[in-house]
Amino acid sequence: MLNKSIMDGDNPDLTEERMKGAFDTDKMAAVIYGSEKFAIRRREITESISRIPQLADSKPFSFMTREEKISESCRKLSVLSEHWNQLIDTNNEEEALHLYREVLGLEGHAFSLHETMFIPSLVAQANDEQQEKWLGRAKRREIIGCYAQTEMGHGTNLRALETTATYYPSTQEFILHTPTETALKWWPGALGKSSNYAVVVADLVIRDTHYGAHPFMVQLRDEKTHNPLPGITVGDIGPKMAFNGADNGFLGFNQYKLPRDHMLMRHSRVEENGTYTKPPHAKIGYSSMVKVRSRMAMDQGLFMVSALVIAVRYSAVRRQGFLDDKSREVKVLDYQTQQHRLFPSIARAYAFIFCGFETIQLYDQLLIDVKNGDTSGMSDLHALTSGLKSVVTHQTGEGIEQARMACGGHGYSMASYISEIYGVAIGGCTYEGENMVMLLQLARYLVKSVELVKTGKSKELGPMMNYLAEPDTQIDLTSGPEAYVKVFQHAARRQVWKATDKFHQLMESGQSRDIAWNNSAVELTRASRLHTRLYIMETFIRRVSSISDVSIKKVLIDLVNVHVNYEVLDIGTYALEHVSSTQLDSIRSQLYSSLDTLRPNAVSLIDSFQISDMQLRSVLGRRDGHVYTNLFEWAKASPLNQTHVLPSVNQYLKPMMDKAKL
Ligand SMILES: CCCCCCCC/C=C\CCCCCCCCCCCC(=O)SCCNC(=O)CCNC(=O)[C@H](O)C(C)(C)COP(=O)(O)OP(=O)(O)OC[C@H]1O[C@@H](n2cnc3c(N)ncnc32)[C@H](O)[C@@H]1OP(=O)(O)O
Ligand SMILES: Cc1cc2nc3c(=O)[nH]c(=O)nc-3n(C[C@H](O)[C@H](O)[C@H](O)COP(=O)(O)OP(=O)(O)OC[C@H]3O[C@@H](n4cnc5c(N)ncnc54)[C@H](O)[C@@H]3O)c2cc1C
Repeated sequence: MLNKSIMDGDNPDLTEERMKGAFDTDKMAAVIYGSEKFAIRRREITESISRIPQLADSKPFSFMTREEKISESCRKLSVLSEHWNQLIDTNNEEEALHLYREVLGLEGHAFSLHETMFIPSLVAQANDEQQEKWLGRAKRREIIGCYAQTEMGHGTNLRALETTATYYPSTQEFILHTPTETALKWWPGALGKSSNYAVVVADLVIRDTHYGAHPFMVQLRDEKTHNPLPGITVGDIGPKMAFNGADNGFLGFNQYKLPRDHMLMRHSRVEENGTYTKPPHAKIGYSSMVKVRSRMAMDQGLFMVSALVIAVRYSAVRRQGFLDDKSREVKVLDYQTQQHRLFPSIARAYAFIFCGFETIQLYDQLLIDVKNGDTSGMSDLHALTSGLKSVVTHQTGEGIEQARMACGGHGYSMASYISEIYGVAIGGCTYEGENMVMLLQLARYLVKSVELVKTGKSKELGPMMNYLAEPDTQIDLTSGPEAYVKVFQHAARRQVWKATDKFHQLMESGQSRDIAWNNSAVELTRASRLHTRLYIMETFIRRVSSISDVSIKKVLIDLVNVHVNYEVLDIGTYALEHVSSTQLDSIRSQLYSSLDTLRPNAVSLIDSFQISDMQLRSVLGRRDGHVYTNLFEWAKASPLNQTHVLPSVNQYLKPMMDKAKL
């Protein structure tokens, strides 16, 4: 059996799809998750979780109020705490994240920021003594932490953060203070009600000199009573578009005293007498953000996959309309429009995850390098992850929304759960740096790269930038996926040079650097997107080329073909400067035939991600495909259906109707 999801009693339409799969889904899972070992561990963890009934949702999540969701996730966390060591290797971040995803889903919880930013901040920013003091406690979850940087008035522009940490040599203390309402910390996940500690980012002030954003370890609540400590105002910022299982919070300080050794001092220091030592790289304090951004291609890829698992499985059991055979309605997955809606997103999801593995490894290596005093890789990774974060979040949002529409009316129901996935995923367009702003960060790097080429210093170009120095060449589209890479290289190079030239010309015409930059910004963001999409395509092709298993490689090449054809058509206006409209027509035909080729493997491709029903929380996406019976059961579970007549009917509608009858 190649598709390992086949089970007796499943919807026969799904079983039929799984029988068609031409590759082993366990082997594909090993490729997706980077190793057979981790793919097996994922399955083992999922299996072990299923044997602990208290870890299941106590009722359908979509019917819970916000308070119930928060309480439910805390209940599960307390159950988890009894099983942690049996379930996972607690030193393995990927195992921990898998466990969190499986048990707690994606709506957020008390530890949302603890693993993703609080601990990473301590790892990257705290010195050895500080790690000794706090890291173990944090890892053992004796304390709960979050990352409090954004303020009500400033998130993007970190240099304008208003919260101050003023050092007084006489007492060897910092005084943390929130000078205005707009200086309230606003947004940090799990800050409002759950965390008792936070890494707080504040403007360091010593003897009236402002040294800018620095991280501090701050206790917010009493460890015994969980009450806020004197001088601290903290609470929840209220319901959000999604992610409502998390208590994103506000935080204010009223002359709050903090011992000197609570500034995280691995890279910059304040001595007892107030002498300041600056870090080896000005932006080293931003590393927790780079860490999360380096994860985002992977995490967003998985959000998109969740929506696609739902939409593809449902499309295989949903029958509506006819093709040739008029005796039986077709699976909607057979419509070309449905395939065009879903398959390019499957390809992107695979591509994002492959990129994600690369950037996570790059961050881990950078962390080691920085600890050894080498900060030279920081700019490259900052530029790469800034662009990648922006492109993947935007395309993931598009892909999830298409997946929702691909499910018709039922896609709009919370029974599909796609709207929640969408709401959580598109938060990523904003958090960790608003997308436009981060595209402009990459653009700075691209402009500098063109300047290097222009001044004959191409040898100094960073990784992935050499193509900017190469001349345009003839493109032979019959030479395989590499030809499509060439199209992207041509398009990206042209746009990067065009945007840079515009910026330079505006400065030469007398505009200041900042104004010229702003007046070139749309062109610059376009350059960043093309450059990033080129990187994604190259990584995808490189990863697939490295695979040795024949059946896996074959289907992934089919997926690459969908990807490259779709991507080139998607940048048609840029591509037309390098390929003819006749060539674009032929790419279009190739795309349609590549959709056809992929069709028999569609269900197996998404099954290979091995995302459990528990995590999916979707009636439409159930592994067994029994959608309709369960849709009815789900609706019956609605709190509105627990009584025949609602109190509001008796209170308002009935008297109103009765009055109308008089
Ligand atoms: C996401 C993880 C999820 C984990 C999944 C777990 C699975 C569980 C499943 C489901 C759970 C649900 C998932 C949801 C999880 C939600 C988590 C939410 C987490 C969100 C946390 C936050 O948002 S924290 C706050 C983030 N804030 C920002 O990102 C702010 C953005 N702004 C900035 O970063 C900076 O202000 C700026 C970079 C835009 C500008 O900085 P600055 O003004 O100081 O610099 P300049 O623009 O002048 O540039 C000068 C120079 O510096 C270079 N530079 C800037 N930054 C860096 C850097 N980091 N590294 C290296 N170099 C840098 C810049 O390029 C310039 O260089 P030049 O050479 O001069 O050009
Ligand atoms: C779900 C979620 C979770 C979050 N979790 C945390 C957390 O745990 N900790 C934390 O500290 N923060 C957190 N945040 C806050 C988040 O990091 C910020 O909201 C984000 O960095 C964007 O900043 P902003 O809100 O100031 O947006 P703004 O900068 O105000 O953006 C508004 C608009 O202005 C534009 N803009 C701003 N500056 C520029 C510029 N220089 N050039 C061009 N355009 C510009 C933007 O592109 C955007 O269109 C979270 C946010 C969300 C939504």
